[in-house]
Amino acid sequence: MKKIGQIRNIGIIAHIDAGKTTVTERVLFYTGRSHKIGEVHDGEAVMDWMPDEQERGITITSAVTTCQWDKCDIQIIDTPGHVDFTIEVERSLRVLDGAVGVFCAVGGVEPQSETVWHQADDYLVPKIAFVNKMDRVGADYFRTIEMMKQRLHARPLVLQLPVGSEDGFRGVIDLLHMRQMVWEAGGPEMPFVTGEIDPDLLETAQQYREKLIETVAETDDAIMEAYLEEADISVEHLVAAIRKATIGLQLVPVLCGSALKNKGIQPLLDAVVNYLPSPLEAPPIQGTMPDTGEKVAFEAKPKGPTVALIFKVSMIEGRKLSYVRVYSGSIKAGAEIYNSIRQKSEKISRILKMHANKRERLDEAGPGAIVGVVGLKDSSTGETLCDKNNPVLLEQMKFTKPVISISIEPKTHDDQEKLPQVLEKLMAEDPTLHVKQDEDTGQTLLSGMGELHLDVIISRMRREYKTNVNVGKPQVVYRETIAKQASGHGAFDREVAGQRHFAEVALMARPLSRGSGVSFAAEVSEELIPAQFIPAVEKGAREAMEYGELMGYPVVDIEVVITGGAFRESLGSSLAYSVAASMACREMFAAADPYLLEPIMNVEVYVPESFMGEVIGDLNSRGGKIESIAAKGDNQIITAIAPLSKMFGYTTALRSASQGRGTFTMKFSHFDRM
Ligand SMILES: Nc1nc2c(ncn2[C@@H]2O[C@H](COP(=O)(O)OP(=O)(O)OP(=O)(O)O)[C@@H](O)[C@H]2O)c(=O)[nH]1
Repeated sequence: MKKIGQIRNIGIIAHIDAGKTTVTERVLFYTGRSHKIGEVHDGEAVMDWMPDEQERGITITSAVTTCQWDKCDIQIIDTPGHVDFTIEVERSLRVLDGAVGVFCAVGGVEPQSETVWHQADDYLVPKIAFVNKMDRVGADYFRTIEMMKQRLHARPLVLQLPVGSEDGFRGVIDLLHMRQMVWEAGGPEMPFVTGEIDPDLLETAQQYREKLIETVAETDDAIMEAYLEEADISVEHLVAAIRKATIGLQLVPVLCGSALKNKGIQPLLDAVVNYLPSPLEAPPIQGTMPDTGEKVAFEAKPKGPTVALIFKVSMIEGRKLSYVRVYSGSIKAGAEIYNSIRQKSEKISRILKMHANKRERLDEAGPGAIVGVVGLKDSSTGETLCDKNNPVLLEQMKFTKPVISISIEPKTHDDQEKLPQVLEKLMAEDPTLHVKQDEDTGQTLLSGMGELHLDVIISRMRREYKTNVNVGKPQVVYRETIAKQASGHGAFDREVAGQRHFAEVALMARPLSRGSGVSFAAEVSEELIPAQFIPAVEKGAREAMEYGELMGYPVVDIEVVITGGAFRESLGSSLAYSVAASMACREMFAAADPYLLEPIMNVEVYVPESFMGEVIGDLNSRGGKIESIAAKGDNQIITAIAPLSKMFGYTTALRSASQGRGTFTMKFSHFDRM
């Protein structure tokens, strides 16, 4: 096993098309793992190995890949840039210790990288930035750095200056060592030459080095002292201080290059090793003891108790592969491991170190390792693995509820037979995919995070599972809520399996403000409903709330209070209280003036000035409200909110309204009355 201090678990976060896949490809090349560079536009990149990803040229799943650089194991967790797949981003952020933000030097900080960057901030992930595509017309390094300050509220630390620009971009000035690195034109195997800084760039380089030291000094007393005394500060000392400030979330080191032209990748790898934390420097993982509820923190200790998290499940060739991050202790092939959520032990049959689509078998994996595990039959995403005699629960992952659904119908009898199993497998991999039978039509409804998300699911059914379905139009998943306070009553008195069950429940509902969800309170005496049955009442009511009376959508923004009921000795049961509560819920809901809520989306459109009028007109006709318009380079950014129901097919509409020049992002904002 690698020493823990020599592991770097990183994610690459970027806007679609910023060049994440190309950067990763080059990283794999220079670290010696792949000897042929697959270009994304040829559809053969090593990381994007699902057929769908190759066809669409986007990265969907977060494959983990290990490579070596400067005695370190760098484990790259690939994170997608598209907002429909935020679940993939969230789960990657849970397990990585540091991130590389890749920006396009022309587009700068685009809205999606902003979203993911802020998500990474929430998880306290230290970051470095790589300004890519310096070879493109319109590339502007300093504008991108300015945008990092404004849009990301980051404190960039400029470590490099570009040498040459656009077509003439040749390399970088390394401000720490005050040297110039120039890559020869040609393939990735072409060497780079380190030498003196061009005389005409020297003065600027000196100014930027001064700024660099000033910025680092503000985070480090010893450097500040040396700086004020105008003493020499060694490069090692600076590197150590930058490392500390980066890990402490004070600074974001910035580098630049052109992945496509094979320039700037080696210094980026050095920066990953030098400035991003090892698992030892990452904050200790927090867990809860299931018995006592006591909070505990675990450090990355090989001999400590075993604590690991399953952050992703993939079905590969029909077999279940669980991606696991080990935080403390170790997991061993052939040994049992305890799942503290399911309260059962499972056997690990194999541990695999992953390289995109190749694997290497390991006997054991210790703190900081991110590996594939074969053999866990029942465990799934978000669950904790630990020692049976030392159980612990790590924080559960939060999955967003779906806002869009489609109906599907198997095409042939054969497809019909396969469908339930296929759906089960897809759901095992993807907790944001929901499947439900429409009681009225008998159709199967798939719901998810957006049109693209469901498109990908359908095409995976076809390709990977050879199952074909007819697909209905996308539908909005609404919510239901109530306008006024109301009460309801339910009684259950029946014989079930030779045993009489009795319960009565009275409930009251009050409307809550938007975004509150469902909350519960019990204001009932022990004589009317004994405390032991309160959980059954809550369960029955919560189940009833999943299907509102209006159109069967989940009920939200409501407080349910248990106000009364009845109990008969020896006849009361959880079953009876659940059913009575569900009946009471229906009566109460019908009396409370229910109405529908629809999902409202945040939309950001990037479009050249000349198409603004048309794009705004189109947004208005979709019920969109324009919130702001701002100029960015040659583009305008239009920010709007609009109901999801009117935004279907917007990709095509925007393309025709902007002659293909516009791009947009859309994410869920809130629910509002229809
Ligand atoms: N000119 C230029 N083009 C680049 C550079 N890096 C990447 N590209 C191109 O930009 C496009 C997008 O690159 P990708 O690597 O697929 O971007 P990505 O961020 O992985 O995109 P997703 O997988 O969709 O998230 C491709 O056509 C690349 O060839 C670069 O340094 N310079």
